Amino acid sequence: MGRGGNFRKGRGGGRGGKRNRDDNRGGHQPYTRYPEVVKQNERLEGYYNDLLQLPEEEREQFWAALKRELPNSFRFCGSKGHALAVKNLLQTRYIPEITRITYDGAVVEPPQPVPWYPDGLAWWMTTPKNVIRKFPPFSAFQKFLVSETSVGNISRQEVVSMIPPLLMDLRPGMTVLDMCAAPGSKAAQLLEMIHRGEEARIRHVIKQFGGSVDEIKSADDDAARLDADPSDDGRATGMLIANDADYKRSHMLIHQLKRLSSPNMIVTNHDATMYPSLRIPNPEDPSKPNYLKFDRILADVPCSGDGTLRKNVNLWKDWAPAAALGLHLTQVRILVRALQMLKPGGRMVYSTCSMNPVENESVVAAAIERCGGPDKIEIVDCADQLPLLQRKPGMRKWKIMDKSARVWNSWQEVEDHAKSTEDGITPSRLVESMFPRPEGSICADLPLERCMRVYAHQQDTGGFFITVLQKKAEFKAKPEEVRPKEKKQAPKRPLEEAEGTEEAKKQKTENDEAAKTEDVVIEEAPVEPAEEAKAEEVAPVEETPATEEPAAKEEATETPAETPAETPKEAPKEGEVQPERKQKQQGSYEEPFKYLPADHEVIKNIADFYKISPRFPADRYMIRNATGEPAKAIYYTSALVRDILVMNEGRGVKFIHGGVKMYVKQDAPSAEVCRWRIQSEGMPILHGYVGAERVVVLKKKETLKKLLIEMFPKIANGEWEKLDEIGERVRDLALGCCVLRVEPDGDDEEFNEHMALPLWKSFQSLNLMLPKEDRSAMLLRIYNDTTPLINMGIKRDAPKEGAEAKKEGEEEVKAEETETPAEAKTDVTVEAPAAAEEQVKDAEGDVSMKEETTA
Ligand SMILES: C[S@@+](CC[C@H](N)C(=O)[O-])C[C@H]1O[C@@H](n2cnc3c(N)ncnc32)[C@H](O)[C@@H]1O
Repeated sequence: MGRGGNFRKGRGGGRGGKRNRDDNRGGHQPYTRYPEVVKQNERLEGYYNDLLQLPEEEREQFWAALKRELPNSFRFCGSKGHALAVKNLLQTRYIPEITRITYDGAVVEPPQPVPWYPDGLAWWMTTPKNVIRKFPPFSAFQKFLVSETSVGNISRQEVVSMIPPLLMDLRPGMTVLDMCAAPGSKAAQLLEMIHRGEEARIRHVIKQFGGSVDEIKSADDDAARLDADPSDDGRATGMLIANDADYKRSHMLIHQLKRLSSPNMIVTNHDATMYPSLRIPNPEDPSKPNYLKFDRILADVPCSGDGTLRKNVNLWKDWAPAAALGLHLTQVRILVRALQMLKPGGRMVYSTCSMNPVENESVVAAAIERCGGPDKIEIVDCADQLPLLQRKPGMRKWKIMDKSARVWNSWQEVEDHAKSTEDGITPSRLVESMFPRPEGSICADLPLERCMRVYAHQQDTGGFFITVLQKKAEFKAKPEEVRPKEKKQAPKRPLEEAEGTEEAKKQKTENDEAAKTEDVVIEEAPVEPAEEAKAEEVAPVEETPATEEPAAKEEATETPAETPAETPKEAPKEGEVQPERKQKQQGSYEEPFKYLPADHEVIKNIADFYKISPRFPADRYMIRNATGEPAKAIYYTSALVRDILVMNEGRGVKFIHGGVKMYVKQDAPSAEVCRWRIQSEGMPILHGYVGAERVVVLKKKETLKKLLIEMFPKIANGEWEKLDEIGERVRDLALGCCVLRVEPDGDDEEFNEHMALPLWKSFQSLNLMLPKEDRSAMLLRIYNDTTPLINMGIKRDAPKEGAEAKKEGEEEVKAEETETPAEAKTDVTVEAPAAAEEQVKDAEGDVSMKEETTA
């Protein structure tokens, strides 16, 4: 079972607890400084003691856990086989090393698998992060963590945050929406699930049609069977739309998700309460679009975040009841909108990192009520899911603490109080939907105990709330209840505001059409919350600076109560998008997504050069510029992503990311050489379809090592012989980009990963077109080697081949920046141009041989 009591007893106090913080730290003091925050808050403690009614001993454990620092946790990600291979390294290489370390007079406890996470792919450890970072004996482990995180094989994610995706029963082929997705740790889990088994399926199909790839045995047997997602030759057909209302945070999301190189993903930037309906093709009548409904939705909503007290220690001083009260209405609106967009039979998860029922059970009950009650929406019983996850049932009765810390038992009590006052006004911020449903209402007997509450003391985690909902049938959502005072302030509906404009007229016609043709019933417009509530919806707790670069090296930060999106106005009707507003944030201009015709000259030229099989779809190539002509990069998307980007163009939908960069333009040494080289992100998708003429197969571990360490190894003047098994093949290969297909010969169990990497052949040398961090991560992972990379192009070329090296340097890869400014910021810089540049400089005599380090 979990790490709760046992290990801590054994260790006499455990990590991060009071003992660790206050005890004499001997020689290691510099590694363990903690901010002095007084971990007390009378109202917080009073409210939860009263609400949870835990037995005394458990109550003490509850508060003690909330006062301790949280364990570090991480998850192995990517395809399951790959994730298991990286996990294996942790177990065989690093854990034995860690168990030899002593710290603070005790043997360090090594990372342990999270007991309830499938396949042992999530881990946690009690050693504080700053000790791992700075205490020298941990350095190899720290390098492993950093390097695998930077290339996307490890995700530093809080343990409780891993729960929601696991309860979604997500299968390949499904369409999924993550409504409040930034910084993206859960979205990454969802995307991995969409791609489960894909690589094995594709290889199987290619093999059937006589392709030259080796089949692989997938760890994911069910998903790897072709019938798991058969309709596109085994390619994943599902889709994730990851959305966040905050523009800057949505770029964190892009950064996080881009590492998964998925053509099946779109990032949008909308207020989830008004998420637009998206058009999709209607095979029966192409002139009338259908509207997308999702198989799965995650609403991991903004919340007051008191479940994160262990991580966000300032909450101890900042906690106030108004934060949760101020978010209730937004949360209900997000959940109602989610349920509207779900397919009948579809499933969704509502989650928060708050323990407050006003953000949890009351939101679930209020949304179900607005959506027609338990006949339409079922709370799914998950008792048999994740059996090793300890949890408490959701509450059926609860009390609400108002802004002034007065606690109310029922709405009736609030109304009675209002009647007894002179002005008859209810205490600010309280609304009926916050309270348990009264006897006789359709939701009075909702099985709210099926909601799941996870408390810090149960398995040494953060606090979390999760509910799984299933939509049983379409419904017409009831309008939000409006108090008379607010009715007067109800804003004009967005379409009225824009009335008279061409766009508004067009949209109105379209909405009317959509309403006629769709059997989906449309929600009435909710109204704005009271002005006062709006003002106070702003988070009372510190927010992570939105400009901060996210999760590549550090755990992605989930901030509680992030800046609420623009105040919700109205959920859109089917077919409706809010009238396009001027983008508020600077730099938020997005380049359009334009698809290239399959018979475009560039696409034909690429297909011809790489001898791409006609089985690979040529009608999903996209570029990001208004001219519609490929200039720098060509992206690839799945068919559904293409349909959505194309059919919703010009409708004001804020798409901000989609597609995997597949080809990048560069200068080429001769007219016969294709100017579009394959980008490493695109390789896993494309390589199986590339003709044997442009493939080099590598089987030996040592040959790959040479290519990883040496940048620009020479091949001219007989030096190709030094490239062992691939020497002759590269000697005979025509110039330009090709696929290096790594198909291990099976002699070495540590070298069994199949890969496809872009390789560039020029007159003089060869080069793997990989970012430096990828090279270094592979060297560490496969060879446990931290040898600095060596640029072979520098020293040896300089004296005798100056002019030629300069030319080659110019011809070598000039990696393009991505086309959108936002992407350019986070994109991995391909290492070759720098090397090429150095070649040039070296040839001119202004730099000497320089070794790159892997630090
Ligand atoms: C709890 S965080 C989500 C964490 C995320 N699911 C993850 O796993 O990394 C809530 C997110 O909701 C976003 N948000 C706040 N109000 C929103 C709204 N009205 N619509 C959509 N997103 C919103 C915030 O910007 C924040 O990124």
